[in-house]
Amino acid sequence: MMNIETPNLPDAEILYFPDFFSETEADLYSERILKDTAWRQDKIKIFGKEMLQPRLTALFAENTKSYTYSGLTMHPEAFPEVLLEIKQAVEKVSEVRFTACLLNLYRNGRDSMGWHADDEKELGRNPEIASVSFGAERIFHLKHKKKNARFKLKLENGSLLIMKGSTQHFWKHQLPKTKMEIGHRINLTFRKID
Ligand SMILES: O=C(O)CCC(=O)C(=O)O
Ligand SMILES: [Fe+2]
Repeated sequence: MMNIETPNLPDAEILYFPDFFSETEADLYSERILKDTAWRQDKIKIFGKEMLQPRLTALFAENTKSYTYSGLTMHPEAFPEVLLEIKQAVEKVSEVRFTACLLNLYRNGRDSMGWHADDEKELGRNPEIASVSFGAERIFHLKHKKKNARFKLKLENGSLLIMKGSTQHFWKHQLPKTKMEIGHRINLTFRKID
């Protein structure tokens, strides 16, 4: 039986599968994705100042529709075999079929992602987002937009985190920097983009 944790948070629906993939599977996937992906580092504007994103990314999708987030428009490439394999495994526990996957590569503890909600209108109302983690463990933070509620979750190698229901409407999340000397982490977020 697969382990599953369901943190009981107000206005959120979150499922966490700590060992969705075995360590062996996770290490193999991680290596393949790391070397076969054309990673890019885009510029973003923060308070009018141009900066490089503090991580590398890549976007894959079933169609060629562009995807805009944080003022950055990305044009997807076709899904490679390895991502289709992972997508299929994830869709056995998700309620939706995903059309796109955003990859994030956090090279070390200095790479990060700031507070945001995945609430772009292309994702529709109450989007389901499935997030797979490979490599170094990082702490994922959630905070309620209106209530005084916060939650932290360690995202382990081979784990799957599903956020659905009203989660994006009521909560923000981030992946903060850490001072720990750690290696890279690859994150895959599967989305349904209309
Ligand atoms: O790296 C993570 O776990 C978070 C990624 C994320 O929030 C996103 O891609 O929208
Ligand atoms: Fe996100």
